[in-house]
Amino acid sequence: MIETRDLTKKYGDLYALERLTLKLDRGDVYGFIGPNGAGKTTTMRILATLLNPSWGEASVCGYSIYTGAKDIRRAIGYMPDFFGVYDDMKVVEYLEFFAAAYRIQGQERKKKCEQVLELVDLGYKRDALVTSLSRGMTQRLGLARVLLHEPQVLLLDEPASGLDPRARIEMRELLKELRSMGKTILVSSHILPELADICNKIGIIERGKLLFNGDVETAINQVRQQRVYLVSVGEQNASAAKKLERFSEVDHVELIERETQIRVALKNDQEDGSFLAERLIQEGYRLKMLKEEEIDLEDVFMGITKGITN
Ligand SMILES: Nc1ncnc2c1ncn2[C@@H]1O[C@H](COP(=O)(O)OP(=O)(O)OP(=O)(O)O)[C@@H](O)[C@H]1O
Repeated sequence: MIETRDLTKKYGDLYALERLTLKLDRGDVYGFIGPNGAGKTTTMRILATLLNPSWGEASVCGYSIYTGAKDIRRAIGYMPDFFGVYDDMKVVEYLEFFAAAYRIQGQERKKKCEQVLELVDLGYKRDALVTSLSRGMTQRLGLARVLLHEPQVLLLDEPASGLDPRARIEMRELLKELRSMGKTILVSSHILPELADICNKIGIIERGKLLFNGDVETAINQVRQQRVYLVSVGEQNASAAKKLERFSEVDHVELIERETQIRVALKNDQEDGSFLAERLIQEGYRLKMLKEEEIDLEDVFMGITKGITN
């Protein structure tokens, strides 16, 4: 559905995008993650045929960005990170205006506008002025606008930026709904946790270069050098911690949460900590808890990027 090869954009000496190669199949939801200035908007604008690359290949829905711009524009819905809304226009008029631009006529136009309004949960605001909407509502209206012509592919540039926590959750739910409709979605964000549970693939980009391309699980494993487990044997945690320190597979041990848990980091070559249960029981302890410590997705992001922006 979307394919790029060695896609590059230079501004003078600066590589806004350097040899980007990625592929999205039908139904993929690809999280494009990177700090400010990483090249996300540049990529989206090239794919939307609004910006020419310096070199490299890209195609959307089988059409080349060089020869099939018209077809691409018909096939995609592109929501930029910033878009203007017009003064003195009601929500429904705003959508009708764009529906007309997409040449959706007569009754079909009315029907389509109502449909997308319902989808983004703005039906109750249909007669409100667009300028009176909150940021979250404006973003949802922006999304409604790019859904009018029923595109198969959506390019969404930071749809949740500037939203409060509730509006972020609403936006995430909306993206899940679009995913279940089978849309192919490229969605950017500078926050990994925000996208982790809705995307089946992610790309981490920094200074124009794709540093990681794969699924969330693989990203976590790439960053996690050590497996860490949380263990409890109740009252006897202190003595168990001392025993654990002597296991050859264990790198280091720490008593945490006022000694109610033991944090056990395994040596780098150890993939699985389930042996801890068996061994502690053999040592005569009654095991109350054993679980792998969850890795913070922010840490994954920080681990893959170096925190340098252009
Ligand atoms: N028209 C331009 N002229 C010169 N440099 C530009 C131009 N447009 C973008 N850049 C530079 O290209 C780099 C990538 O910018 P881009 O907007 O793609 O980043 P981004 O990942 O979308 O960041 P943000 O999250 O801030 O939108 C930045 O260093 C930016 O300053």
